Amino acid sequence: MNFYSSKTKERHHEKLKQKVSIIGASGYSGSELTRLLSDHPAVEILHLYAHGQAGKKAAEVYPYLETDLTYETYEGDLSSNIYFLALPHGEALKLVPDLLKAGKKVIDLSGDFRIHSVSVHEKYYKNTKPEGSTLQYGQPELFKEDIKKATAISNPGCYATSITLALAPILTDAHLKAETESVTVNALSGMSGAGRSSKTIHSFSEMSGNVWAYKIGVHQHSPEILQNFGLDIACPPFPFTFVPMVAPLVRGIYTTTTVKLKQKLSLEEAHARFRDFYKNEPFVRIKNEAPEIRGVAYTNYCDIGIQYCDDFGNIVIISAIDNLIKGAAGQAIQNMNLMLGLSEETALKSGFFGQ
Ligand SMILES: NC(=O)C1=CN([C@@H]2O[C@H](COP(=O)(O)OP(=O)(O)OC[C@H]3O[C@@H](n4cnc5c(N)ncnc54)[C@H](OP(=O)(O)O)[C@@H]3O)[C@@H](O)[C@H]2O)C=CC1
Ligand SMILES: CC(=O)N[C@@H](CCC(=O)OP(=O)(O)O)C(=O)O
Repeated sequence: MNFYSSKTKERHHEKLKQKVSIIGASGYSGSELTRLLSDHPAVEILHLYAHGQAGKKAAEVYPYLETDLTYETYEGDLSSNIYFLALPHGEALKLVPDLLKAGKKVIDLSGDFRIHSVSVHEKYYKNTKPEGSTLQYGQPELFKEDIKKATAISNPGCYATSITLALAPILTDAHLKAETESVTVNALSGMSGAGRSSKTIHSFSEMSGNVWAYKIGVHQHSPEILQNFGLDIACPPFPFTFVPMVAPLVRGIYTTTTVKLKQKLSLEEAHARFRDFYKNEPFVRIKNEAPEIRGVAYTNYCDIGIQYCDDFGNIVIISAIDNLIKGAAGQAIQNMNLMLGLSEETALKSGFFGQ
């Protein structure tokens, strides 16, 4: 027998929902968090915080958002259970300690809490931070059990996600890691990777028909990627060369990772290894063909294709993600789902644009 009217049930469910706020909600990652969390069955968004755009309605800035909320200035409110931070580097460091002291769950999308070594962080991010300021790193495919137990997460960088997932089936294997002679990565990023406030990168005349490489050898995701495999950028056991490039796409990261091993691995062996490694991962798809940006845009998937193995021990792995979803907001929600004991797929497998 049904003891509850559907209205009472609805109110009961509303009460059980996690109260969530987004700080930095008016940026590209923040707007994707808003869009995806608006459809999340276990979440109610209480506040959207912005900086320059405070005072505007979210749906005026991003007309596709289905929310009546107005962007506010964050002044220390603690009424939510969960805080997502999608702020420029350095800003989360100022807010996270107080949120944690108040017992809040935190998911930070910036680089502030990713790197364990303070000196490495300061070298690559060009800002200072106190010793010990790292949070559980939120790459679900590598650290799922730790994420489930965590109260605060440092969400991975976008390139770092794509490259870490391309390398994991090789570098988490002690034997293959010891056999690795070099890793060389070329990666194209869509322009939204630079954030909404970037001026040059969003100028049509600068970007149209153009591609450029930048931060070669000094990109902040290099130490993050090596750290994911227990390697220190100050003394890597093999050369790691990373060439990021920006391309005239709005969204997407497209990465080719070449691993040179001392031994030869056949294409069949490589495919079997990758398929086995990711067999229980809902958001990594191993493809027979080279992946494409349009296959992952607006989704939380990382598509991976192992395209070439030669007699010299080279393996070419191609991976593609949407930088704003698997590279930012989607992965952050995947982490929240794990922290809350929900299915990690909740709100991430439907409702996407263009699908
Ligand atoms: N874009 C991407 O693909 C990815 C980004 N990230 C990281 O996520 C974070 C957010 O990036 P993204 O969304 O691209 O950035 P955006 O530049 O698009 O947005 C930045 C947000 O922070 C707010 N903001 C800007 N300056 C300040 C300030 N001084 N104090 C408080 N709030 C401020 C902005 O508010 P307003 O607009 O109202 O001024 C906006 O809401 C960054 O740390 C980035 O590195 C991580 C992975 C991928
Ligand atoms: C195109 C572009 O400029 N991309 C940004 C990556 C942004 C990101 O995801 O990484 P962080 O969170 O570490 O900033 C860059 O290369 O710095």
